Amino acid sequence: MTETADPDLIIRVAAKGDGVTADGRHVAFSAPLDRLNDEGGLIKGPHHVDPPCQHFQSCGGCSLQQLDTESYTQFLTDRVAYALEGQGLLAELMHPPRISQPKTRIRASLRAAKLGDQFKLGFSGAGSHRIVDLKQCEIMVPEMFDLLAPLRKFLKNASRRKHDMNIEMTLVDQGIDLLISNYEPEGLEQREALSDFAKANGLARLSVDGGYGPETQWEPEPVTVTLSGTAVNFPHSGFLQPTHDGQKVLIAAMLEAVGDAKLVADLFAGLGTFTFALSADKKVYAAEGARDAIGSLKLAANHSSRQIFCEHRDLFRRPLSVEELNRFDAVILDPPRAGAREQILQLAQSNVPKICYISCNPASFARDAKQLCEAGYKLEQVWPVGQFLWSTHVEIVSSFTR
Ligand SMILES: C[S@@+](CC[C@H](N)C(=O)[O-])C[C@H]1O[C@@H](n2cnc3c(N)ncnc32)[C@H](O)[C@@H]1O
Repeated sequence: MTETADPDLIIRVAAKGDGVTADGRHVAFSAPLDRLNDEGGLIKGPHHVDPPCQHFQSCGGCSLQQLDTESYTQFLTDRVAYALEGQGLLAELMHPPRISQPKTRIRASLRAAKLGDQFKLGFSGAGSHRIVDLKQCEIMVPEMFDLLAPLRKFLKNASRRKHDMNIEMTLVDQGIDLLISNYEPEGLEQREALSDFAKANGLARLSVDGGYGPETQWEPEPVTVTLSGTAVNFPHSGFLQPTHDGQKVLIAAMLEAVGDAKLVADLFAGLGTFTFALSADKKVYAAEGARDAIGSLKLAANHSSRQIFCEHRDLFRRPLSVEELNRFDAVILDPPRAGAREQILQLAQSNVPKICYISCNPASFARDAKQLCEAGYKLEQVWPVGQFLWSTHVEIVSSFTR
């Protein structure tokens, strides 16, 4: 984007998604090279496109649909580069971001509630607790969106509750896995109605959680997700990468970072997205803090002929020690948003030759990367990945060597 002295010109998009004028004013829903007129109105520039969704600006699901591909790509690059710069770091090679296509998101968390005569089902509103009753969605896979109309009708009749229900939808091997929380069917009739709804809509599984944990109401065959050819049992609320195309990009970058390492640790392994993507000639140690996830990974590993050793381990409280780490040729870690401060302190003192750090938070990633670089690791490559299209979120795959 061209720098200019014009104070009213939007010159960049800040981390939280607002456009910023040359003189530092923040303008929501603007694009680079838009301009403010004398009344403070927005004159659209060449990077401002018509948002494809009717709920744009009211729905909290996407906030950057006004950006064209060039400026959204630049925004994701800047998110990662500025976070690294803030810690005094520069990657040897920063790849251009790979961005998921519309209508490819395979998991979504929605809310539903009865408000007077109305029943609403959708995402939370932008910056509010309001529910946006979704009539259109440009990010979910069509199978998931198509379920919203029958689900709305069903819940409207089934629920007498005033407060919100939370709906988790995930596309698994058998179809859609649906979990309705804050909802408890009353009596046999309502339970039968749930099963009838699940059957009529071809659901893979339907579960409810009235406050005591998920209770499966319908699951004609065990629900699985296939990760690099291995079917893994999918626990309620299990973690999955949000798009198949994004997952492929993350895996390709991870494989490049790990290279020919023979003994590999996969930390924060979840259900094994990266474990099962590693070639069968490698020995893999997978550690994960969620008991049901590591249980599924272990079962699937046992059924395969792979050399995979699994451990249920809290890596914040009990990170792998330097001695444990030094056995590995490469370490993959993919922690939650908070990052992996405790594990990084141990890695920084280790002599593991290759580290592949996958992150969903540029700030905690840059903080942890600084620790590694100060201890002598070199930040070789960074691959930004935009799996949450039109949002401010960006994922990062990175490779460090020593
Ligand atoms: C971003 S997910 C990555 C999962 C997996 N690598 C994947 O791509 O599907 C982060 C994982 O860290 C796990 N986790 C969170 N806190 C943890 C902790 N203290 N110790 C170990 N694992 C933890 C979560 O359960 C989750 O599976």
